[in-house]
Amino acid sequence: MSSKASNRRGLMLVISSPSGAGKTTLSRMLMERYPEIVLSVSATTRDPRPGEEDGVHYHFVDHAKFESMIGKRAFLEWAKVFDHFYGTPRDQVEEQLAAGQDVIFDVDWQGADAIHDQMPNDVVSVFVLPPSIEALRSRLEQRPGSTPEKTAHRMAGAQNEIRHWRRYDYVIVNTDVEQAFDELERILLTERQKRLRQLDLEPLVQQLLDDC
Ligand SMILES: Nc1ncnc2c1ncn2[C@@H]1O[C@H](COP(=O)(O)OP(=O)(O)OP(=O)(O)O)[C@@H](O)[C@H]1O
Ligand SMILES: Nc1nc2c(ncn2[C@@H]2O[C@H](COP(=O)(O)O)[C@@H](O)[C@H]2O)c(=O)[nH]1
Repeated sequence: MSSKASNRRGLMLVISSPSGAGKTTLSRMLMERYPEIVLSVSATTRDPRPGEEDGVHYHFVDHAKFESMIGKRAFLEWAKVFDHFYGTPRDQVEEQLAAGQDVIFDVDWQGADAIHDQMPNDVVSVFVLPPSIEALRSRLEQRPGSTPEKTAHRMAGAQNEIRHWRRYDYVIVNTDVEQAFDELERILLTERQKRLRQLDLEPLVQQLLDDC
């Protein structure tokens, strides 16, 4: 399948959901199928979960470092989510897009809004819904490192996140993960074909017109 292409501008695939609905799982499945896609690795002040690696899942930093990054304008956006700070690094994004690289952003609705405001033509936004609140709770309970308190805290924020679903270009209901992945893959492939992203169409069309 067509991948990183110098003749195509990359897209910013911004994925949000209530915590535990499965956006990280779906993002990772997409990157396994399309290894050329890169994940924007956020900085966060929260502690790593079991199995999470610094620099891979997040850049785990303390408050002082996070504040100094804000001061240096290192973030495209940052927000407080569930009592912790999260920020999307600004560096490299423009170069990646110009080089035809698609970038995934796993951010909450505040991050999605802020990224869209700054780069509206590059953003493709996807909201992932759970099939039910029971399913959401059960997914949070089963996640490594979960505690009843953490699950309750995340569940308390679900309503506020779900309320923003209408701001997104696409919505996926993640009932069966394979089916949800198929839907996400179709969105990616369709969006890659958008006229504005195909940078070599103008010369091709001009050539076709000249040769008519
Ligand atoms: N369709 C599904 N059916 C059952 N379990 C699922 C499904 N999709 C994801 N999960 C599981 O649900 C848990 C939460 O998924 P994940 O971490 O991807 O959620 P998230 O939306 O990224 O959460 P957060 O916002 O907190 O990062 C994981 O253990 C994952 O394996
Ligand atoms: N606005 C931003 N939100 C972010 C960023 N990185 C992650 N997130 C969101 O935070 C919550 C919680 O994530 P978790 O890994 O602690 O479960 C989730 O909604 C993420 O999408 C970011 O850089 N900016």
